[in-house]
Amino acid sequence: MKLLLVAATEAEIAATLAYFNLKASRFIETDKFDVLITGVGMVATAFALGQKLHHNYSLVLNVGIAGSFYKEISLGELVNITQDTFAELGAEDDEKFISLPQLGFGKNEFSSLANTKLTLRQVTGITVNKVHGNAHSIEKTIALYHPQTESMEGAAVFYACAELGIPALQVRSISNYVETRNRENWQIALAVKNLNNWLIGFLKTMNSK
Ligand SMILES: O=C(O)c1cccc(C(=O)CC[C@H]2O[C@@H](n3cnc4c(=O)[nH]cnc43)[C@H](O)[C@@H]2O)c1
Repeated sequence: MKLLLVAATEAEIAATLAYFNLKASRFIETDKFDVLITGVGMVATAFALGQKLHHNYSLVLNVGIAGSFYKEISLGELVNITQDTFAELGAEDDEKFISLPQLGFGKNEFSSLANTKLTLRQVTGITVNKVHGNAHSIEKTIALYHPQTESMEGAAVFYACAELGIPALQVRSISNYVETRNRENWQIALAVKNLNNWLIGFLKTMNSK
């Protein structure tokens, strides 16, 4: 039984691929783990997992960078996102928002299902198509979901894994705060470096078992 490592972009895990001498490609197979680069966003992620996820995987590890709603979490800190919500699925009712469950169309939040112990801060996240960058919409989202982090793929990974009953972990490194857009404040290089340092250690430990 193998681990499937899932990332949206090759850039986020390039250092890990280099460490294990793996040539970048959308899907890489090795003895101990496979790697799937999905592309950014929920649709690309769901499509890629629809093609490659199957029951030979005992664990899926989704990694990447993410935004944080909490200034208490430092830029570059790694977090273990244990629950993730499709935040935009629903309907507008003038100024109000009716979520998917409120509409009667089922769940909008999905959990990791994994019992792997990680020594990282555990948080809950939301997954969006449109990265927040407006104070008013950020305020509304906080009031609705009280999220700690935001990504563009996490809930799609948890959803696909829940459909097949496969445990999933989502580890992300905080590259920015969710705030009025200011791209100059983003610390992508630091976040990616810290993510890869952790990921290499995790995969080495797993390989030695
Ligand atoms: O320039 C931008 O506005 C921009 C917005 C989102 C992501 C990027 C990227 O370059 C990386 C893609 C990757 O990043 C994740 N991510 C990072 N921070 C956030 C966020 O605050 N909200 C949502 N997603 C975020 C996301 O999962 C993408 O896969 C550039």
